[in-house]
Amino acid sequence: MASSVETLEFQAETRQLLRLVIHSIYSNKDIFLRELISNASDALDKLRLESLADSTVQADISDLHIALEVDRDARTLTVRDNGIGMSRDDLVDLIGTIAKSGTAGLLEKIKESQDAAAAQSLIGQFGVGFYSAFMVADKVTLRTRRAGTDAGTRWESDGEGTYELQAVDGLPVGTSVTLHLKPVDGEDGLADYLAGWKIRQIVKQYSDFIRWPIRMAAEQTEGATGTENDGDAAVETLNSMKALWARPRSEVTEAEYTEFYQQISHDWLAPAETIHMRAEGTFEYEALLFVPAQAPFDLFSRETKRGVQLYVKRVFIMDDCEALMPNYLRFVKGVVDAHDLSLNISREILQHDRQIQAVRRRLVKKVLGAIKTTQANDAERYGKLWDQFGRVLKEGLVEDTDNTQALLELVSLPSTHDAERPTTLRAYVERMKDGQDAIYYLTGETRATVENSPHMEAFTAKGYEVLLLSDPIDEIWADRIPAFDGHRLQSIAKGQVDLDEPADGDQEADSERSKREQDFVALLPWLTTALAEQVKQVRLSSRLTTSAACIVGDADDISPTLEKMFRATGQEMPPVRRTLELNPSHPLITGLRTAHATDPADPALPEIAELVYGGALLAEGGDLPDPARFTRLLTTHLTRTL
Ligand SMILES: Nc1ncnc2c1ncn2[C@@H]1O[C@H](COP(=O)(O)OP(=O)(O)OP(=O)(O)O)[C@@H](O)[C@H]1O
Repeated sequence: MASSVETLEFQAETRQLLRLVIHSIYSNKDIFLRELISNASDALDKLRLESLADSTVQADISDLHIALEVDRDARTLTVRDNGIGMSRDDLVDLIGTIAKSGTAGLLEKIKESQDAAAAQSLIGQFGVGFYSAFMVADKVTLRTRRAGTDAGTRWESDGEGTYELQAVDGLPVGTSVTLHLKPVDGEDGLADYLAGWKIRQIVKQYSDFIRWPIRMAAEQTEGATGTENDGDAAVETLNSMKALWARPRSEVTEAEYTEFYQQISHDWLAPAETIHMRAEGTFEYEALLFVPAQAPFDLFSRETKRGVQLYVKRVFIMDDCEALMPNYLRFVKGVVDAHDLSLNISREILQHDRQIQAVRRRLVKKVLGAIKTTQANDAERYGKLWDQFGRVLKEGLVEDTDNTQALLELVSLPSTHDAERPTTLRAYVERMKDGQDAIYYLTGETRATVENSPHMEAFTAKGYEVLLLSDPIDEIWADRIPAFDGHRLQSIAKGQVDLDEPADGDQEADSERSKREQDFVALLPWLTTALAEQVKQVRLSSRLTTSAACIVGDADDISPTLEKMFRATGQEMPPVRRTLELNPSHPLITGLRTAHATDPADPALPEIAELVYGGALLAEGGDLPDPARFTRLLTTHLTRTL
């Protein structure tokens, strides 16, 4: 005789939550299967643990698995496990009630929030788990028997306010959840959840690394591979179960890491770096990260995705989890599996989660540490890595003030020391000349313009090493980083540079300088006025040996390349007037001085001044404001000399 059916009411909060779930706060309905598989997997874990810990629990743990069963005629999909199961009381407590503290308040907030995305993100904080079944089913039947007991229970509900309970005999240990599926409705995001391909796709996407086999009867017509014969019907295992990150490092081979990396990154090369770690304590997680050997083609595109995949206990949650990786490490691929997050956690919540921020800090340190180790041990491999990712890593010098020091140790920069090989800042410092108090650098648009710029002349003549920076990002970080290892970073195109600084009391040098100043006492103010629109000052230079003139900025002026970059992005910029420096021993400059002394009103003089300024601008790789005028003046004055 069948036992009696009891009808119970859902707790008030559960009713509210169900209503929210049914009225589709989730646009992605596919996740119901992820939730049910995750519950089944937890139940299998629990049974195994319990039977290992307590030998009186007589449970068969020889073939723990999850089975997905489709009944086309009845339009049902069943998720079955042979895990721990639930007693009648468990069902009332766990499924009929939400025991989580703060639920009522949270539901209140969700109700108040008009915006679906905000509601989804709020609800993601504690997850909907089992109730998500009601997104795709208008009735759910759950049959379960707790391991170690004989009593089975049937639970059934349409999610509307009440549920039925009935004692049932003869159930196997474990739980089956049968979904009486709603009709397919593409517009409402309801796919055909009876279709084998759809089920396979969802399992592959979200549950591939679940540690227990997820089985389904193979469809003869689809010629499934990887099947095994289970009695009459062929059975297919849908998930790979290969969550490498969950295994101890010592048990994973290099080839397995490579295969896994290739699977998640769609790269065909082996990774350059593999970082595998496990954190225990209050917030447990495992991370398996890779630095690719080759930069993706879209590394600098605005649409580049960044971040690693996030899993919660082997269940896939999201791709490109930007909360876990800063922008400048966007090339890092891999997986982070955090144990204590809700399956429905949203991107917004993750961004502000303190524990996630702590995980991110730790991951960044690990990645930089791995790169540092390669730098120390294998110069060639490091060189290749820097070639691929150096430009992005330099963005970290602007973005990530916590790791400035670590990043400064990593940077590898072209310098006048070696035309072929770049240098680290540390190696530069070790080579610094006695008495040199700054690390010199020059920025520009290309290496050639930087190398040939007039600013370099005195430094080359005196044998001072100069870093040649021609990446756009160099303009920004070099300006912001004040020093490395106690040595100032100094642009040689900014401020006063005097490599011949006379020692205190060097009277000979002092008097030579003041004589020179005296010689130009009339020309300099006149030139400053003649070129007032272009420059703020004209002065004598000590950085030139062969060129007639160069243009320099003040310490806090932005560089011309940066000015150009800002304009290119459409930003309004007031023109930056810099200082024109003249080489006092150049014949053009001494000639100009003589001509000015002879006839200060000569109309040719302002034109020569303009040519001197234009020439200096061209020499540093700059753009003339009016190239046609410059060429006309040049032609006129050249013609006169012939
Ligand atoms: N297949 C199952 N076998 C045994 N117990 C289950 C099963 N499914 C659900 N339960 C029990 O019901 C409880 C509630 O499930 P539900 O999916 O609503 O939330 P959860 O899994 O605890 O939380 P979340 O989904 O946010 O991780 C579970 O904690 C578990 O104890």
